[in-house]
Amino acid sequence: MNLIIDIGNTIAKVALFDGATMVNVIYDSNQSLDCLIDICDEYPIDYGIVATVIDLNECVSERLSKLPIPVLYLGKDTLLPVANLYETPETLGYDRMAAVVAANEQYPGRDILVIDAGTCITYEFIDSKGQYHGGNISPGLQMRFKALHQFTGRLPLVTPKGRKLSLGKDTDTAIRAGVWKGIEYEIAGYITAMKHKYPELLVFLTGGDDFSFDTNVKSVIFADRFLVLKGLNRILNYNNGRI
Ligand SMILES: Nc1ncnc2c1ncn2[C@@H]1O[C@H](COP(=O)(O)OP(=O)(O)O)[C@@H](O)[C@H]1O
Ligand SMILES: CC(C)(COP(=O)(O)O)[C@@H](O)C(=O)NCCC(=O)O
Ligand SMILES: [K+]
Repeated sequence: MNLIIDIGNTIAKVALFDGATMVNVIYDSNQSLDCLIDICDEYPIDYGIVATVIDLNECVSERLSKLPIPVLYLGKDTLLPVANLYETPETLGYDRMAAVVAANEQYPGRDILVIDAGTCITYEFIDSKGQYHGGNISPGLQMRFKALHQFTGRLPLVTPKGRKLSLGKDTDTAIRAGVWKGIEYEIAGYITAMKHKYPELLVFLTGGDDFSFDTNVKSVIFADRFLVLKGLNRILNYNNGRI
């Protein structure tokens, strides 16, 4: 079995794969990764892979180093099943690469836009030849609410859940609508612009924040919460024997 560890800015995701099948997923603190303590006693794990977008603290580093299996740390020197055209592979967040690797596995030979809505929202493009071109980084859902509160004198910290209007009628609904509509129009805008250039474009939506919009582009979107974990599993299998 493969142990897959995706350490994000908000939360760590730990998954177990038997071949291509995900048999379990655990959401854990990115500051402690407590679930690693017993995981190798619970599952017959052969190999592991770690992708992180944060610097690991001592506790997490020690837990990872104690794993009794070979562990691949995903980075610029890792062999990938797709071509990486990012100009600074040493600064790339490899959760971004993992997401396109999974989308490309499901639809090889297609042009694909992957939207990953986590701490940040990232927009990634992989073409029909399996070349990752890079993509864009924008603020995530929670970050937008926090920013409006933190960088103003009078705006409260509003939560995503609550009364949703298309035009705000008070401060709370104005902020909530502003954030939700901003993301909705942003996503719709990317899809429209990219479909212009790549008419056969497929769109994947992943990440912790599920968006269910009533947009006319909804029908072309594949929602897959575990795209990054699946991509990491593919990368680990691709590197088997090289760890
Ligand atoms: N169990 C959960 N724990 C934390 N965040 C969650 C959970 N379920 C959904 N979320 C939402 O998912 C977001 C984190 O998404 P994720 O893609 O895991 O982020 P990252 O990879 O940046 O850590 C949070 O901002 C939150 O809104
Ligand atoms: C863009 C990100 C912050 C997204 O992180 P996430 O929202 O998944 O926690 C992360 O992939 C990152 O730190 N990237 C480094 C910069 C780059 O990819 O070029
Ligand atoms: K993200």
